Amino acid sequence: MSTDEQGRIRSWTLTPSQPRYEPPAGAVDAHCHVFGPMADFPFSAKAKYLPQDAGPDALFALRERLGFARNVIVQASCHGTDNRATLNGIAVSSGTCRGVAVVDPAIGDEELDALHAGGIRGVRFNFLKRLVDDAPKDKFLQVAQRIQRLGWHVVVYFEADILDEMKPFLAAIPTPIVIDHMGRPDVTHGPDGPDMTAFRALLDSRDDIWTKVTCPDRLDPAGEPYADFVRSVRPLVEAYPDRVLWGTDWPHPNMETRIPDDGRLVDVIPQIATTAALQHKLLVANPMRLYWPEEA
Ligand SMILES: O=C(O)/C=C(\CC(=O)C(=O)O)C(=O)O
Repeated sequence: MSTDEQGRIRSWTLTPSQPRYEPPAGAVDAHCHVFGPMADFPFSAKAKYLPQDAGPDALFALRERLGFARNVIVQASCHGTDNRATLNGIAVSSGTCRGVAVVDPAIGDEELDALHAGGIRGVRFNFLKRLVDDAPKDKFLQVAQRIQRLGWHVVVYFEADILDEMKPFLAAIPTPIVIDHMGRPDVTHGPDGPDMTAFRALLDSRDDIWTKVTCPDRLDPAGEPYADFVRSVRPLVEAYPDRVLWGTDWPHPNMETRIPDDGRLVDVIPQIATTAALQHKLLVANPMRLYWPEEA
């Protein structure tokens, strides 16, 4: 773990390895964040972690090393509902980034329009108690209704233990839904374990629920080579090839005690998407449809 003199934490490696796997041309890292820089974009007073700066320059250097062409920047909880750091990352990317915002439910339509002009294509509803103070489902549903006119989707982050209680809420969302990190299943029980089975039932409940097959580092307690993650997630990619997304999750918030090697995370891709066709859907066609539909 690396903490600076201000107590700010670094949860990412400065020396990611070169992956052995080479992503297809135009590959999209569809789940990553930017932190600050704090001098320009201060963190929220309600932030549950205080990270070191991880701005667009560092993100683009990583993307170059890993062989990706585009990023989807997801607003992280440390920036609350102030999306300026995310918008800045998109603005300096020459069209190679789009984003997902976190908004105050009282946000006005003009502000939503401005987010759209700034490259935002979805809103994130975060239900992790260790990250946010409250998650008002009724207000979130109103937001979901109001973003429909923009063609956006909703990104939802929750853990497997509340999947059941999330079902009525998810069923009421009128836009496509993307579930972060598969709703954080216990992958140690394999593809037919209770969490993976329940998650597949959720995917079967609507054909516009997508998911990010991300975060072996968070989900597989055994660590590299993430064998339980691979055996649990590969069948999911094969069963729902048009509804899966992949991302690094850089700069890996809250992973300071188990910082992953981004190169090794990329090397998981061909193990969960085992053919060139599946890899192209996962890394190019699917994220382009959701985030750059005008080019897809
Ligand atoms: O980056 C992620 O997807 C996961 C996070 C952080 C997060 O979501 C946030 O801060 O908004 C986590 O599990 O701590």
